Amino acid sequence: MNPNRTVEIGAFTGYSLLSTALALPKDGQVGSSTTNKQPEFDFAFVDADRSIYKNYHEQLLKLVKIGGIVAYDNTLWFGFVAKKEHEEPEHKKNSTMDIKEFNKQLSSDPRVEISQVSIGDGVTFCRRLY
Ligand SMILES: C[S@@+](CC[C@H](N)C(=O)[O-])C[C@H]1O[C@@H](n2cnc3c(N)ncnc32)[C@H](O)[C@@H]1O
Repeated sequence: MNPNRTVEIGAFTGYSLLSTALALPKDGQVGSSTTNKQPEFDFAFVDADRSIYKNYHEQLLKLVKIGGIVAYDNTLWFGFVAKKEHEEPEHKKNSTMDIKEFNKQLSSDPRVEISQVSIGDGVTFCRRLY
């Protein structure tokens, strides 16, 4: 996809931000949610507040160009999205519900083509179609 302009929501240590930056061309630009005011991006990586992933999604579909990618981290949520309710610890339950709901929303969103990859804690790539 040859990304040039990217943004990350939830940069924290900058580890994943740096990984993205290393994949950019020399004139590429990368920013975090707090630093970047560019109007259009080729790629966005979201690793922040899971309870509002749906809000990030709506905003990023306006900011990422058609054909661009939005990647969401933690969409398998330690595998709890596929487990029975009694199998998960109490402190994970709210996030499990949030992620399950978000995954359902993405799977029926006609504006994106999605691919969920089972690396790490699960990453879902969404390509904006229109
Ligand atoms: C799991 S960490 C991200 C780790 C990061 N990808 C890295 O490589 O270090 C989540 C980050 O999201 C931030 N965060 C939480 N809620 C947020 C929000 N509503 N808006 C923006 N960032 C948020 C947290 O402060 C934290 O820095």
